[in-house]
Amino acid sequence: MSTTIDSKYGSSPAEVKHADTAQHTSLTLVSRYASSPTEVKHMDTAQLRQAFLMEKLFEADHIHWTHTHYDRYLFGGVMPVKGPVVLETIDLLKASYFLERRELGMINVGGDGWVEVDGVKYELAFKEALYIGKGSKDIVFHSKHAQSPAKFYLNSTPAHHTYPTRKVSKKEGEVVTLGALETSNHRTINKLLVNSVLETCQLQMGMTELQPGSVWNTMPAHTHDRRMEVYFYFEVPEGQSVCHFMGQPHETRHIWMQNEQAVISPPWSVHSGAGTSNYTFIWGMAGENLDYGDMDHCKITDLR
Ligand SMILES: O=C(O)C(=O)C[C@H](O)C(=O)CO
Ligand SMILES: [Zn+2]
Repeated sequence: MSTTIDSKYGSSPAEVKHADTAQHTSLTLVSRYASSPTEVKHMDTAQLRQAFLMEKLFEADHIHWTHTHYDRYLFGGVMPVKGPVVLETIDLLKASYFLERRELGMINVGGDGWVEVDGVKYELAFKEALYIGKGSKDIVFHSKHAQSPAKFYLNSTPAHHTYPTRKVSKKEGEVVTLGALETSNHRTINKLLVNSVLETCQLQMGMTELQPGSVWNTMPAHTHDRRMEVYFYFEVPEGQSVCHFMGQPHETRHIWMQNEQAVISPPWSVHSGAGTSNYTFIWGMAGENLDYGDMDHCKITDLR
């Protein structure tokens, strides 16, 4: 076993103590406390990045997890290279197996791979999603080719009920096209693991693809006090970046993000970005309801 605990800003070493000798999977677990708008107002760039940004999600044969204190959302990444990687429980959960009281969603952002769920094989190609219901015990991640490994971006939330495990490809999702090239926000929203497609307890995940020439996501911006959200940016071309906006609509901050990085959005915060090129991102949410459209929109000219 190799477990690394990051106890930087937002965590206390005692809280993340993790000494489960039964584990075999190499993993990193970081905790991020919930921050209030008042606290965030006083953060400098480094503090803001430390509290909300996750810079590294993929490392060969290793699982990177972040546990946020917003709705106990867990997000991370796994990239099997030398061999399969087993999803083992983490001490933090106080559960005998990972999905004892949780559900799990994932989208593959790498090469072809598959996930074994209690002996059943689910093949996942690039941009395909898988939902795994509460109670599944043995979960193993595989890549088809070590030279182009699968990269499973993972999101997990507490769950009270078991809903069926199901793979969802882009064509099985609900597709919505929004924005226009004239306003630099022409994009395709692929709702994959959402309640119009399948049943979940509280997890919702999907993927938004910006059209060439468009750079703005989620503009007009919104908040949803009933749900938190995590954005994971990918397909950001070499040498390009995405500037992610967060904060209350009248008190915004920005975080510069690189390819394959994730950012936490508190329920009280806008979450929107502008890239120096087009790009794709995965959104994942949890909280009070499963209504994707339950958003409080902000007037563009009211943003500060
Ligand atoms: O580009 C967008 O607009 C989005 O993708 C919005 C996200 O899906 C979202 O924030 C859902 O609450
Ligand atoms: Zn949102």
